[in-house]
Amino acid sequence: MERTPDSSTTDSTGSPASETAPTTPSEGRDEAGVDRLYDASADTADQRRALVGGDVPVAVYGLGKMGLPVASVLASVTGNVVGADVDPDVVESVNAGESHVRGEPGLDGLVADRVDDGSLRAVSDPEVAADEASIHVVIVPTLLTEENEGDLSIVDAVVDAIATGIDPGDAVFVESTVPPGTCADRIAPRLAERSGLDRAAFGVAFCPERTASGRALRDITESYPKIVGGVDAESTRVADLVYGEVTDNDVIPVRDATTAEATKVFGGVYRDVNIALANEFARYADSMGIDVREAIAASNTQPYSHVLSPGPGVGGHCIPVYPHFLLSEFAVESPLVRISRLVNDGMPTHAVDRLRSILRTEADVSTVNGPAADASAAGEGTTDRDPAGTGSSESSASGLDGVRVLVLGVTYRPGVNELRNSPSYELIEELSRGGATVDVCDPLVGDLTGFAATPVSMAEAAGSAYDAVVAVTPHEEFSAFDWDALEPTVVLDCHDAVDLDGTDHREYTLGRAIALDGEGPPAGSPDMDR
Ligand SMILES: NC(=O)C1=CN([C@@H]2O[C@H](COP(=O)(O)OP(=O)(O)OC[C@H]3O[C@@H](n4cnc5c(N)ncnc54)[C@H](O)[C@@H]3O)[C@@H](O)[C@H]2O)C=CC1
Ligand SMILES: CC(=O)N[C@@H]1[C@@H](OP(=O)(O)OP(=O)(O)OC[C@H]2O[C@@H](n3ccc(=O)[nH]c3=O)[C@H](O)[C@@H]2O)O[C@H](C(=O)O)[C@@H](O)[C@@H]1O
Repeated sequence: MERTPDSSTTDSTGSPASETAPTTPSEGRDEAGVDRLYDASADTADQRRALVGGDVPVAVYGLGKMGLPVASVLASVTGNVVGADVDPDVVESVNAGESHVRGEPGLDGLVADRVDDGSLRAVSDPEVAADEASIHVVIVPTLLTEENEGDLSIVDAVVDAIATGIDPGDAVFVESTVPPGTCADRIAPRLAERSGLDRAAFGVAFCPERTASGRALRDITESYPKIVGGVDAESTRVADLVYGEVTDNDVIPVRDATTAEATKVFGGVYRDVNIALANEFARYADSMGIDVREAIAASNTQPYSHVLSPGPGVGGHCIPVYPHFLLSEFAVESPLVRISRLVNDGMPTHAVDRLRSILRTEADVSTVNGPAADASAAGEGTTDRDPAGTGSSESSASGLDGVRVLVLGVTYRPGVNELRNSPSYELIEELSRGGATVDVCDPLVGDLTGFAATPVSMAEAAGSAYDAVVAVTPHEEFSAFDWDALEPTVVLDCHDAVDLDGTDHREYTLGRAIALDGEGPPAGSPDMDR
């Protein structure tokens, strides 16, 4: 299906990209003439030679935090990748040899090198990429609707674009996390129906991206075995062949695409449930007067204990999303998965309730000098406002009137500039609902106006005075925060990650009822599991 070059194939100066950006498929096709891989009769060695020889054009749809690293690695392997992204700024930056993704070791150089040597280029029209490629890698966002059902509209749009250019012998590898059954029951039929091709003419496989931001290149090329599962055996074989060239680790073909999809979703749901358990242990620890992280670290010294770390909630577009790919898609009673979501979603409110208790304790200690009020006074049991019994039985209309609070860090986890589903939104809203005046500081985020708080820089914050500081996301950058300049205050360090040794601040965390007067967390507290 030929297409005339469109405006999307122009570079940032507007001249046709072909004049400035790298050209498309390399010259001198392999003598076997292989340029597509979904063909059970082909010689695998010929196919491998064609793949690494640049004769099998690859398209990657989505050049975001994960897509750009994936496209760059595939460009190193195949020498022939066109990335498609609907964000023109992304396309422009990639074609300029720049990575718009921050905090990924090695990615800046890899993008520059691959664009420079012509093995990677970007276009803004996915149909242009679909027309050129015979391997199609889909790694665009999969989201949730307001009703917490899977929103695959972006994947559908990419699939429809691929359908305009797919040819017999092509293969589609889905890396976006999707509800189990999506490749077999939604994507493959949709491709056949919209392209007019026979279902058996092309391959579809689910090849989950089990990669974390901040270590993407390492995870893609070596950290873990690559799972692949096709809608048929030939799709699995082709995925095995391609990813066998991408990773130095093993490739594990599983029975089918649905198994591969379930593998990914189960891994994420396991993590959400495990974090919910850690969050509940934190509540027990507050009541027991122990440090939960010390107990968890000690428990995890046995090989079958892998308790994760408590925190102020679970954010990002992965872990809080994947459980709903089970809950909303399958008529299966699953109370553990459901209640774990409620527990984790209740943590921002629980953190604010803990702050109320701490401030009460501090007031009692500082005024009557009597026994500190029970710092674990956060309510117990379930109430209509607190269906999961997350201990947030306090009214949200009280307890913080006139209290000045600084929130440090709002992204969903340290080092990643991603706000989707971040617990800081609910936590800041709960503080404001309680009557607090909130300042917010996050050096990774350029625009903090989406929060019910006043944005401040680290320097402005350190020069102010607060009744409390809530450390939500412990970015590396906060090691430069001038705690000595800040008036001594109460610090609720939600991940127990802030080092206040030698300061006069009174540090608390979730899961440790006692204040540390600058003593820092007890020895042996684990780093948050990564
Ligand atoms: N972020 C992570 O840690 C991981 C994410 N994943 C999966 O990968 C998916 C993508 O994740 P990220 O790269 O972090 O998302 P992202 O939000 O950083 O990037 C998504 C990119 O897709 C582009 N896009 C949106 N609609 C498009 C379309 N119709 N055609 C082409 N491009 C389009 C956007 O402009 C953006 O550049 C996630 O939804 C998840 O399922 C898997 C493993 C790790
Ligand atoms: C099973 C698994 O470990 N999945 C990883 C996860 O990475 P992600 O970037 O979402 O970060 P994460 O470390 O899971 O954190 C998610 C959220 O959970 C919180 N969190 C995490 C670990 C913990 O012990 N306690 C805790 O409260 C974090 O603060 C964050 O708000 O999801 C990624 C994904 O699937 O997108 C996946 O590739 C990563 O390997």
